[in-house]
Amino acid sequence: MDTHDVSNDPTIAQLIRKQQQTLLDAQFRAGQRPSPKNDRAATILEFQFKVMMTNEAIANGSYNRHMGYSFVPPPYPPCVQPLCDLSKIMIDDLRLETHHRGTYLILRSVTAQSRMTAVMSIVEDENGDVLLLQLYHQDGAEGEASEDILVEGRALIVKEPYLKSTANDGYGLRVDHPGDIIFLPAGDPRIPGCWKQELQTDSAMAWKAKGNDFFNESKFRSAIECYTQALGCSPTPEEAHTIKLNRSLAFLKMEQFDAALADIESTPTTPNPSEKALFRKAQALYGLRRFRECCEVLKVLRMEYPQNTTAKVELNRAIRRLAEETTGKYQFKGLHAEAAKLRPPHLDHATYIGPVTVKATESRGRGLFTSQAVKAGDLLLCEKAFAHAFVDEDGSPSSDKNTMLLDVGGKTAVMGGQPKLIDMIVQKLYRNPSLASSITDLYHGSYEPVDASHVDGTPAVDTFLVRRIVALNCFGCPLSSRVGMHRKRGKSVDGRIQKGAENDFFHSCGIWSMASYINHSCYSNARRSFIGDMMIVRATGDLAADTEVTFWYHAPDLNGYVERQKKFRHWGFMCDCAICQDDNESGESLLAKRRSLRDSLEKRVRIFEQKGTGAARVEALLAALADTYRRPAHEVPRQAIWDLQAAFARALLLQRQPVEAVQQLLKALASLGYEIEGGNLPRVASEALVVRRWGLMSDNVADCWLYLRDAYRTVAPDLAERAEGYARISYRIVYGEDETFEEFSNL
Ligand SMILES: C[S@@+](CC[C@H](N)C(=O)[O-])C[C@H]1O[C@@H](n2cnc3c(N)ncnc32)[C@H](O)[C@@H]1O
Repeated sequence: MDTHDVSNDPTIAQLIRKQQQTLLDAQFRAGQRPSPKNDRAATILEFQFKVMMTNEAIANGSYNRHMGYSFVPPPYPPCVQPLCDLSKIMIDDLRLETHHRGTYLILRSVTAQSRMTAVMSIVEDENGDVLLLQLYHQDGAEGEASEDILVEGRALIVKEPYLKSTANDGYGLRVDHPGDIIFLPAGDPRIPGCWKQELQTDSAMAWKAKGNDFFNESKFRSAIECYTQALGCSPTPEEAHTIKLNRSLAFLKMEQFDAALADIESTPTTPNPSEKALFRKAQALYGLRRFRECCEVLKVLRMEYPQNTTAKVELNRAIRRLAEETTGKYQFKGLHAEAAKLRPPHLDHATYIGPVTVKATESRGRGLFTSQAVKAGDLLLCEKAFAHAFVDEDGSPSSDKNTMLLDVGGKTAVMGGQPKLIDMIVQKLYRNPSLASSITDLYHGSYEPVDASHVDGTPAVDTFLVRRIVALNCFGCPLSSRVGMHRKRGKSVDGRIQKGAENDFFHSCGIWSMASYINHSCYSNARRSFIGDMMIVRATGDLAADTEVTFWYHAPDLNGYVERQKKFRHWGFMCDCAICQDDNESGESLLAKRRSLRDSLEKRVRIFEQKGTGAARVEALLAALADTYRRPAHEVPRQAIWDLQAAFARALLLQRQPVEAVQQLLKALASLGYEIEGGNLPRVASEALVVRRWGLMSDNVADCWLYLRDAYRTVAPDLAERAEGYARISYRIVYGEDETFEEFSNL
């Protein structure tokens, strides 16, 4: 939704075909014994040169992990067998394009790592045979790349290894699922004898000290390993308590909130939980967004340790989150300020789920429904992204804006942050299995996930399931919808009303779990907007209880039925809303006539704007255009007319014809399906201006209401305030909030 989809670009389509051929060619090699191009020494040397080049790129700022293309290989499931049921093989047993099911390899890294789309190094087995190892989806959080994963000398197990052809007739082990790899800490009994090193660190406290050193260098993975080693060296209960507390802090740094919580909850609490334990528990609960429990823990901490001033700050913060979660009340100006300042714009706010619930629909799977009647502008959701990949739109050539995720099987290509988003989600699920269902329950088409949540004590995260879920549920998003609006305005030549402004796409993207249950309709009854990584969904009209909430995946355009349906092919449905049905029934010749009349009208409106002449011709063309619609506007909004009526009205207003402007503006809103009472002139004193029925909420409806306000100010001043009130509601719907409405209305 609103992502930069380049699948239909002819060059990309050619690239997809080329890659399909490469995959087919590779299939012919399936089962063949690989023939190494180089001997061991040359393989290592060649790779070390690559590492050097990457380091240089990092140093000169041109480095981007996902630079260029990220190809999605054909999906394969993660290993769901415990290690004890697998049999050991050697590199020499591997065959090309083969998943070696039921087996595992023990390897050791013999080079430093290179970090591109995958984390890579050259690994050896006990026979000294070497091979390229590529680990995908290893980085979860921004800036985490500071710690190497495949350090030289590191031993690991690859479960059910998959030997894949690479470019230039090469090959390497490809690991897509994080659970398919087991890193072996020094001293692990599974490490072959010939690789065993003399361990200087053998007491619990020595391991703990080593862990602390790593922690102080921000090497949190290594610190966790050392603390784990320490716990295996029979520490005293007091020592174990301290080690677990230290490990919980390292887990917090790695955003492994489940593990941090488990460590704290397994430490003795007698006579009372320690100050640190309470504080870390609260941090873990906050990270898991369990704000109510977090508040409870912080209250205990405040009571037991009243001198802890940080706890007071943290409690207030958690209380604010809880209030947002339960009331849906946000300081939106504050959210804007955070989004402007933070990079990435990941805001510290809670999710509010309003009066909506997920239910089965008749024919579109599950959908989101109102659980009570709501009014136009009411908040349905204000949701924090589960994961959000920010791409700076004004960024450097190495920005993620220039990266592409190419799914050869699905024949799709998307530019922007999706490769990063997939990594973030895979790692977040791997590190916090308690959060899994909020992603894995989302729509994933016909993809069949494995039936296992954990193997060998680690979560079985299926990367290909995550990819599929991202493909079908991901939203492209601006830094904020309001910033997007200012950008468009800056470029606008026609003042407020512009055409086609709704067809934007974005390179930043994210997953919002609850919003993902909303189905598409071109004639939708809700709109989404963004501030940083918060998505705001509001009703665009008054909705009865138990109404299915819909918004558009692609804003409806004037390109006709067939072209529009092509945009939904990716999600595997055809839209059957009133707009689509009518376009389909109208037929291409009527739609072509409509487009041609619209072109003529556009020119005439422009002449009228510039010279103030030809109003009658504009009116005649408007009438002819209206004749191309067969159903009333409240059933099928007249998108081809409304914006030009509004532009005409604006020109009338500028030419001091407010009465005519009012007429045209009311007609423009009626064209979108609005039913408005009490707005006509001459004014009937007892009638109030009321919207009886809301129409399609196009981007510029708030502008239309503001023109109406301006026109009323001279001819019916008592209506101006109501018109501005409707402008405010429309603004709130389109931009998510109305705290910044004054800036907009005075533009
Ligand atoms: C983001 S999910 C929406 C929630 C989904 N219906 C579910 O069951 O979880 C997108 C999928 O919903 C279905 N869908 C969305 N809008 C639809 C529509 N207007 N008509 C039919 N199916 C639709 C399609 O299967 C689409 O791939």
